[in-house]
Amino acid sequence: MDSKMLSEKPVGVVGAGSFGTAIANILAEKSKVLLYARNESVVDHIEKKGISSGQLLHENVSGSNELEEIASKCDIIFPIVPSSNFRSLIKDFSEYLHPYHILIHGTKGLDVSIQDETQESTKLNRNQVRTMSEIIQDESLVVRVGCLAGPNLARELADKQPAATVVASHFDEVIQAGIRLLRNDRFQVYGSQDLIGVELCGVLKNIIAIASGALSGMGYGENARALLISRGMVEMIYLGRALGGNTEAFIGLAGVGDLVATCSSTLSRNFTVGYRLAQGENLQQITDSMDETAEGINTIRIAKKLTNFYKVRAPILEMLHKVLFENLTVEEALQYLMKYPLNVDIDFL
Ligand SMILES: NC(=O)C1=CN([C@@H]2O[C@H](COP(=O)(O)OP(=O)(O)OC[C@H]3O[C@@H](n4cnc5c(N)ncnc54)[C@H](OP(=O)(O)O)[C@@H]3O)[C@@H](O)[C@H]2O)C=CC1
Ligand SMILES: O=C(CO)COP(=O)(O)O
Repeated sequence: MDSKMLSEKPVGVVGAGSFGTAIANILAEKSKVLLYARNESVVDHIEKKGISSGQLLHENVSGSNELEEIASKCDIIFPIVPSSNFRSLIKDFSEYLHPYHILIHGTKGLDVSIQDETQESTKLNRNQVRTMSEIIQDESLVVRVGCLAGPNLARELADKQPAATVVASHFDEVIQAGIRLLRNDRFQVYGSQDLIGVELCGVLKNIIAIASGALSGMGYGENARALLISRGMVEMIYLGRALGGNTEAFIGLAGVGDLVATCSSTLSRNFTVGYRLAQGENLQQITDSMDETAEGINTIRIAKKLTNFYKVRAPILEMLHKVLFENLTVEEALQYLMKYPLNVDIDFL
């Protein structure tokens, strides 16, 4: 099929936040797109004003408030909602989903399947923590799942700046569908078979992005950021491998690529959380005043328990956990990290 031709069936996007909207617009360059929002007034806004999450929509995008409509009209669907709502969304969606559907999610968070997980004493292991592709498989009949991850700050995509992403799946046809639907002259799409590794890259880099924002909030410069990014990547690799990912994913576009983008941009919500913490606000003040999702906060809680369980050394994560949840100051955390006894640079290959 000519890459400029419209696909016959519309493509579904579920979640009309910043990233869901940006992806809907990219998809709309080649296909009709049905963009699902749970709130009728948002769909009304999409239909009447052609705007979603502050982004002007391509003429090929229409709104829908019906999951049944999305499932019946679209074979390929991109669920892009925060991880905190992902399982309940897929549960609601599952009665309409069939094995012929392909789902490629864009969510960068984790789900915990036990009830009292927020308790400090609760232990977590890999079986109790699910990635979004695992949730789709747990809760629906869909087999062909994939994810979309990479340095994809929604605002930059919306501004039509050049970028690239990774579509990961165990199924080659899912990767090929992602490439066919998303790729255009300014958006490159790479494929990977390491679904779990690529999902974990998108999840774990948010931890380091919060730390990077904190360094900037303290007024520190690029030497400090480079130190954080490189040591942060080592922590991501250790934890990522303990959870089932391969090292290669972390040194690719979805790993170091997204890590650099998110750690360097004030457009990142996670970076912004760290910045504001370093400027003296507490976590409650920050989350109360943020409209959008900073997945890294919840990920830090979950990842800390996983590093305890798997005995993974992750000093940056440990210090961030203390800053977010135990009132350690950013300055104190930094002092601790600078005294941390390490002397081997690369010990993960
Ligand atoms: N923004 C970015 O630059 C990027 C974000 N991501 C990831 O994408 C995911 C979504 O983030 P983003 O798009 O920024 O979202 P936002 O933080 O902008 O907003 C969340 C959106 O999800 C919608 N939503 C929540 N629950 C449901 C549900 N059950 N059904 C339908 N819609 C729902 C909300 O709708 P409502 O208005 O009704 O609450 C809202 O539109 C996150 O995991 C994020 O990490 C990935 C790459 C880039
Ligand atoms: O994942 C992102 C860019 O790739 C977006 O990061 P934030 O969620 O921190 O805004």
